[in-house]
Amino acid sequence: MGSASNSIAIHWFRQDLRLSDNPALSSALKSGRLLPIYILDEVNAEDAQIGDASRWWLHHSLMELNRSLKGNLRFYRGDATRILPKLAAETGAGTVSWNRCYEPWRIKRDTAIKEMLKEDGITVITENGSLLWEPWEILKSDGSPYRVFTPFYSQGRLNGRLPREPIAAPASISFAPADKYPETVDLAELNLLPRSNWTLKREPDWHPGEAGAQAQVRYFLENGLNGYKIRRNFPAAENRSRLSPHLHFGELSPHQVWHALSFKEHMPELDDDIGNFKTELAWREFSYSLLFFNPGLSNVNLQQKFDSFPWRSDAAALEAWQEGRTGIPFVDAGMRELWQSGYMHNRVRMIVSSFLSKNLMIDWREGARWFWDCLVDADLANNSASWQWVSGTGADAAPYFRIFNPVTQGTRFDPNGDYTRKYVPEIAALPNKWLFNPWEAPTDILEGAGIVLGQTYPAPIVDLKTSRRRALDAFSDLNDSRKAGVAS
Ligand SMILES: Cc1cc2nc3c(=O)[nH]c(=O)nc-3n(C[C@H](O)[C@H](O)[C@H](O)COP(=O)(O)OP(=O)(O)OC[C@H]3O[C@@H](n4cnc5c(N)ncnc54)[C@H](O)[C@@H]3O)c2cc1C
Repeated sequence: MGSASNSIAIHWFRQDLRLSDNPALSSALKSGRLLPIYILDEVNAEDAQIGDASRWWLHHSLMELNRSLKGNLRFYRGDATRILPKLAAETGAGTVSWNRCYEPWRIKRDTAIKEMLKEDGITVITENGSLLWEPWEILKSDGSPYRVFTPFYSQGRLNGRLPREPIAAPASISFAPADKYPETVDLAELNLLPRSNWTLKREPDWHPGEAGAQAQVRYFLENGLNGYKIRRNFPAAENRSRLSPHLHFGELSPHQVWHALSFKEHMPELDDDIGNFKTELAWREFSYSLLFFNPGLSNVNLQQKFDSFPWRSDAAALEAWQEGRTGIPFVDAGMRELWQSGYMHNRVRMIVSSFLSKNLMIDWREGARWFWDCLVDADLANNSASWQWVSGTGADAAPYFRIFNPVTQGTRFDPNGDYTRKYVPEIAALPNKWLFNPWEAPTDILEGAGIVLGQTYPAPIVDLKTSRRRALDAFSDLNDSRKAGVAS
C-alpha cells in the first residue's frame, strides 16, 4: 500500500450524488487519489428495481455529477459484490468509501462487500450522508424503536444531537490516473433512459444534479417558505419545496437544507413556517426509521390484522386510477400530474391513495407499485411508509375511518380550480361550483361547458358515498372477526 498521496481511494457514489456535504467523499480524499465510481446494481436490487421516472432522473443526475468530477466518474453495471472487490484489487486501492444506505437489500449487500474488502486488507470508510439522525440514534428509553411520529421527532429534536454543520465541497480533487479500468461502461450503456412509452412531458420543470438542487433550495427559501405551514396544502401554490427527488438521490443532504433554514431564522414571522418545514423533513427521517426496523415495510402490513382485509381485485378500476380517468376530477388531476411530471403534490398524494385503498378498496401495494414506477422521487422508505399510513395498515396510521372526500378536498384546497383545470382541461369550462363533482351538475351547465359525461369526460367509476360505506363496513368486519377470534 502506498502513501496517502499516491494510493488510490475509491469513492462509491450511490444515493449521494453531490460533492458538497459528502462525508464519505471528504474522508476518501484524505486517503489518496480519488477514483469515483457508480455501479448500477440491478442484480442485488431484485424486486426493488428503480422505476422509469427515477431512471430518467438518475441518468441526468449522473451526467451532472460526472461533469463536476471533470469526466472522471467511472460507470459500472452489474453485481456490486463482484465488481467492487475486483476493482479494488486491480487498482491496488487502499481505501473504499461510501455513505450508508438503509434499504434492506442494500444493507445486506453492503455488509457483504465490507467484509470482503476488509479481508483483502482494504480500509473501508462508511459515513452517514443522508439522514439527520440514523435509525439507531432515535430510540425509546427501553431501546426499542418508535412507531409513532410525534415522540420520535421530539426525541430527535430535543434529546438527539443537533444536525451537524454541512461540510464544504472539496476545493480541489486529485484524481487517480485516467486509465481504462476494466468493465467500465459509458453512462449511455447503463440504459437508464425510459424503455417504455412513458415520457416526462414536463422535463423543463426539473433540474437534476447538485447545482439544480441548490438552486431549488434558494428558490424555495425566497418564494415558498413564507406561508408554507398553511399554503403547503394547496397544490396550485408555490409553497412546497419540490426537493424530494434531490433529497432522494442525495444531490443535497438534509443537513444542508436544515442549515439553509437558519438564514431565515432571524425573521420571527417565519417561525411557524420553518418549524413546519422541519417537521416534514423529520417525516422523512421517521420513514427511514420505520424501514430500518421493519425491513418488510414495502410489502407487509405493519398491522397484521390487515392481512385478512378483503382487498378487491378490479383491473379496470386500477387502470382508470392509473390513467386519471376515474371521473373524480381532483383524483384525475393528481394522477395526471404524476404521469406528466413524475411528481404529485403531497395533499393530492394523500387523496388519490385514500381513494384507491378505501373507495376502490384496492390493495395499497398496487398503488405503491404504480407510484414507484412514476415518481421521480420514488423512495422505498417514504413511499412505503406513506402508503401504509394513508391506507390505515401502518403502525402510526391515519385512522381507517379517515377517508378523504375528493370533492370537499378539491373545493377546500383548490378553491379557484387552477390545479384541476390545468390537468383536466376537458372540464375546465365548468364553474367552480361543479368542477369537483360534474356528475351532480345540472344538464344545462354541462351542455354549456361542452361536456357529455361518459363521452368527453368519464362518469365516476364509483359512488363516493356508497364506496365509503363499503370500506367502513369491511373495516368494522375485520375488527369484529378479530374480536371473535380473540374471544374464541
Ligand atoms: C401515498 C404517498 C406516497 C409518497 N411517496 C413518496 C416517495 O416515494 N418519495 C418521497 O420523497 N415522498 C413521498 N411521499 C411524501 C410526500 O408526499 C413527498 O415527500 C412530498 O410531496 C415531496 O414534495 P416536496 O419536496 O415539495 O415536499 P415539501 O413539503 O417541500 O417537504 C420537504 C421534504 O420533506 C420530506 N417529506 C415531506 N412530506 C413527507 C412525508 N409525508 N413523508 C416523508 N417525507 C416527507 C420530503 O423529503 C420533502 O422533499 C409520499 C406521500 C404519500 C401520501
